[in-house]
This record gives sequence, C-alpha cells and structure tokens, in this order.
Amino acid sequence: MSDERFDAVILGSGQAGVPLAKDLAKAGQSVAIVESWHIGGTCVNVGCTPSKTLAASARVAYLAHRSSDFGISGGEIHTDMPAVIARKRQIVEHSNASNIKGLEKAGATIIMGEGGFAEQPASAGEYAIAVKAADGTERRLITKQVFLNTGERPVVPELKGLDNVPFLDSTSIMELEEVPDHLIVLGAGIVALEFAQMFHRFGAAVTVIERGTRLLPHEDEDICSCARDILLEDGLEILFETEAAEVSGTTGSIRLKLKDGKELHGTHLLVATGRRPNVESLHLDRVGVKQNEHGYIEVNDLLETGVPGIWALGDVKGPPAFTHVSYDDYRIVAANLLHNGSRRVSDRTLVYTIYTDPEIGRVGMNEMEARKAGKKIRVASVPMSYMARALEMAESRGMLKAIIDTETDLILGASIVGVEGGEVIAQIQLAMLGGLKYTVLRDAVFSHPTKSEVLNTLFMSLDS
Ligand SMILES: Cc1cc2nc3c(=O)[nH]c(=O)nc-3n(C[C@H](O)[C@H](O)[C@H](O)COP(=O)(O)OP(=O)(O)OC[C@H]3O[C@@H](n4cnc5c(N)ncnc54)[C@H](O)[C@@H]3O)c2cc1C
Ligand SMILES: NC(=O)c1ccc[n+]([C@@H]2O[C@H](COP(=O)([O-])OP(=O)(O)OC[C@H]3O[C@@H](n4cnc5c(N)ncnc54)[C@H](O)[C@@H]3O)[C@@H](O)[C@H]2O)c1
Repeated sequence: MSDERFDAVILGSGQAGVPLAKDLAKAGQSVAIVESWHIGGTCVNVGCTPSKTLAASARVAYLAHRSSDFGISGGEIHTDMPAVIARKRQIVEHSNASNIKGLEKAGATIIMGEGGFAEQPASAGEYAIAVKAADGTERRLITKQVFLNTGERPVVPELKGLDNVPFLDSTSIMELEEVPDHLIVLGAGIVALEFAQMFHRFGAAVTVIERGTRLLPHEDEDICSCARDILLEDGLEILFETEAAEVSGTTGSIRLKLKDGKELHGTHLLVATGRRPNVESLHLDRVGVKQNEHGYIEVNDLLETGVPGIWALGDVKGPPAFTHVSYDDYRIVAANLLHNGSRRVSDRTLVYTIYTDPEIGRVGMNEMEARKAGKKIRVASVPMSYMARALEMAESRGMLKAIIDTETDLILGASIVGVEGGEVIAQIQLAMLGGLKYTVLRDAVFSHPTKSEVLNTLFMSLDS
C-alpha cells in the first residue's frame, strides 16, 4: 500500500467537513474528505432534512384533520406512508447529490471508508490516516492538517431485553412504511418529541416515557409546561417520572415493563435517549488528542485540539449539537486559516428551534440561565393569543418570553412556543446581533398582520 499525500484530510462529511473541503480545495490545497456512510452526514441524510420533510407531511395531516375549524369540509383522511417516505427520500437524495457534486466541482477527493489515525505513524509533523473501505480495501493518507467532523450516533441504552427487540432509532423510524398502531417512545428529548408528535399526526397512538418530572430540561419551566400542555392536548400520552426496566416482544407486540411494576403494550418502540460521539474508530490516543469524560473531543475557542495541525468541528466536539453550529465551526476554521481571521466560538450567540408544531424557538439566555448568571433582569411574557395573525390562522397556542438586562435595556435572550416560533425568534436574534435595545422592537413599525408584529406587544408588556 503506497502513501497518498494531501495538504488536508477531513474525516467525516458533516455540516462542517463538506464546506471546509470545498474552501480548502478552492484555495489550491489538495484535500481528501473521508466518509464512512453517506456524504453530507447526519443532517442531510438522517437528521434535519428527512425529519423536517416528514414533519411537513405530518402538518398537512394535522391541518386536514382540523379543516372544519376553518369552515372547510373534506372526506376521510388517510396517511399513505409509502408516499410520505418516497417524498422524503427524493428530497434527501437531491441534497446528498448536491453535496457530492459540490465537492467534486471544488476539486476535493472523496474517499468512502472509515478513517482513523494509523497504527504506523508518519514522520514528525505529519499524520498518517488509515482508511478502510466497506469492501475491506485499505488506503494510507499522509497530511499535515487533519479536521475531525465525525458527528454523533444514537445511544443504545442499557435496558434488559433490548438486544432481542427490533426497536427503532431516529434513522430507521424515517424508513417505516407503515403507521404504527401504538408507538412507545423512550426518552423525551428533542428527537423524541419531534417524532412523537409527527407519528401521532400520521395516525399512531403515542406514549412517551420520561424519567424526569418535565420535558426539555434546558428550557424555562413555563416554556416546558406550555409545550407539554400542547402535546397533551393533541392526544399524546406522556408519562413523567417513569423508567423502563425491561422490554420484550417483536414488531407489532412490544411489552415494556416499568420500574414501578406496571407494563405498557405497544406495536413499535422508538429509542430516543440521546446521541454519542463517533470517536472509537479515530484512534485519538495514537496522536494524543484529548476527550472529555463523555468522549467528546476537547477543543479551544479556535476549535484546535491542542495537538498541532488537528482540529475538531461539529457534534463530535460536544454540545450544542446543531447543524448551524457545525456550519459555523467551519466558518470559524476557514476564516482563521484561509483569510487571516480571528473568529472564535465564544463570539457565537446560541440559537435553535425545536420543530414540534408549534415550534419552540430559542435565542441567547433564558430566565433560568440569566438568574443563575446573577444578571439583573426584567422578563417580558405574553401568550400567543396576543398575536393577531395567530388568531386568524387558528394557531394561537403558545407563549413568547424575552429577557432584558435591567441596566442596559439590551435583550439577553428569548424563547417562543408558537406558530413559526423559529422565524420570529430570528427577528429578536437580529436585534441582539445589532446591539439594539428592546425599546427599538417595542416601537418598530411592522406590517400588519405579520407574526413579527407581536414583538411590539411583547416588549410593550414590560412597560404597561
Ligand atoms: C433526527 C435528527 C434531526 C435533527 N434535526 C435537526 C434540525 O432540525 N436542526 C439542527 O440544527 N440540527 C438537527 N439535528 C442535529 C444535526 O443533524 C447535527 O447537529 C449536524 O448534522 C451536525 O453534524 P456534524 O457536522 O457534527 O456531523 P454529522 O452530520 O453527524 O456527520 C458526520 C459524518 O461523519 C461520518 N463518520 C463518522 N465516523 C467516521 C470515520 N471514522 N471516518 C469517516 N467518516 C466518519 C458519519 O458517517 C457522518 O456522515 C438533528 C439530528 C437528528 C438525529
Ligand atoms: N430541531 C433540532 O435542531 C434538533 C432535532 C433533533 C436533534 N437535535 C440535536 O440532537 C441532539 C440529541 O437529541 P436527542 O433527543 O437524541 O437527545 P437529548 O439528549 O436531547 O434527549 C435524550 C432524552 O433521553 C432521556 N433518556 C436518556 N437515557 C434514558 C433512558 N435510559 N431511559 C429513558 N430516557 C432516557 C433523557 O432524559 C432525555 O429526555 C439534541 O440535543 C440536539 O442538539 C436537534
């Protein structure tokens, strides 16, 4: 096996790896991007793109069921799951193909296989990467720059009997060509809630099992209760302070014994108990790259691992695990390496959207975090029913909340449970990025009746 030399090797073609490979290649570097599964990584193939495509179908089913609320009568509503899955596959295939085309056009070399630091090291100042393809063939790449973007995969929890039960995870549930009669969902994080609501809308009875007393522990209590009440109102069953002890059965007949001795029966089981980093195949110990106690790769504010010439980007370096965070990791590394920049992770404002319906949008600090940080704050909060457009659309469930610094009047953060909450939160984010006081949004003239118009009302509530 002869050595192949590259200026840069990227392991994993996630949300950071693909654009970084393109930029490095366009800058004249020879770049190899190594991928063990599918180009584009989780988001494109088994994450955001397919799940939001399916959620769009689920929302149509939801609105169809509610058509009489709008004075429209229709016939019987049926979920054609093979057609729903076919639509999803088409959109995923398109995104996957564009990723490949983009890499090829930029001149990056795509190598399909599992990559990791080789047992036999390269000479000083260089790294040897061993790549094993699915057919068993091996290649050895030599480089001075390695970018680790290998992401995460679903956790399989320790649960008696799980080895013998055909359970679903976030990937396999998106290939299900039937609507389960009764889906049991283990875990109540973001993945769990998005799929639970989606499959309920497709027609399944759904039971969510949560160990704790509330959903989404990173959100404020009132935001969580608001989201919980909406899901309960829609007909999902959520069992709090409930732990699974043992599972048995097969698809169509799953039995879940709980620690309190009760038993649950369902037809399908979705395990959504979190994700863990893809690090085992990297053999990080061979080059001295450090990991934290959860296995995530440790990096500094510039995404450097501490070993010269090795960076880590995206989910593999630990939470927050979002596509836009990974993409911004790419921008930080590219700006600093190729454009003499000085971008840092700590300059980034956290923003994300949980795609339940209504969405849960979040930017910056919430009340819990601001109080913990000892900030002097004022809290603005209004129900979604104050939004004229939401009433007109019969989508008035939810609430808006913003946290203001008492001393400066600057907005520290906001949370929204509500129709297009992710979009409305982006308006607040822009104000925060621009360093605007809350009074600017309070007094701004928005078109009537847009959803953003409610920002007048939200911030007026502080002074009324
Ligand atoms: C169901 C689901 C829905 C989601 N929805 C959203 C959403 O709506 N919005 C959002 O912001 N985020 C969402 N996420 C999270 C988002 O997908 C990730 O945060 C994002 O993909 C981060 O990607 P990454 O760049 O870290 O790597 P990934 O996209 O995970 O890519 C890593 C790639 O590395 C490959 N790999 C692993 N080990 C090796 C190796 N040794 N050699 C070669 N290749 C390797 C993997 O096969 C994978 O393709 C969702 C996740 C899931 C599971
Ligand atoms: N809309 C989005 O942006 C989006 C969508 C999906 C995923 N993601 C990203 O992916 C990450 C992972 O999401 P996730 O939902 O897989 O993980 P998570 O860590 O958010 O949630 C895991 C859940 O499983 C529960 N749990 C853990 N072990 C358990 C056990 N043994 N039995 C029962 N419950 C158990 C936890 O209490 C928690 O409720 C998210 O944090 C997010 O960063 C983002």
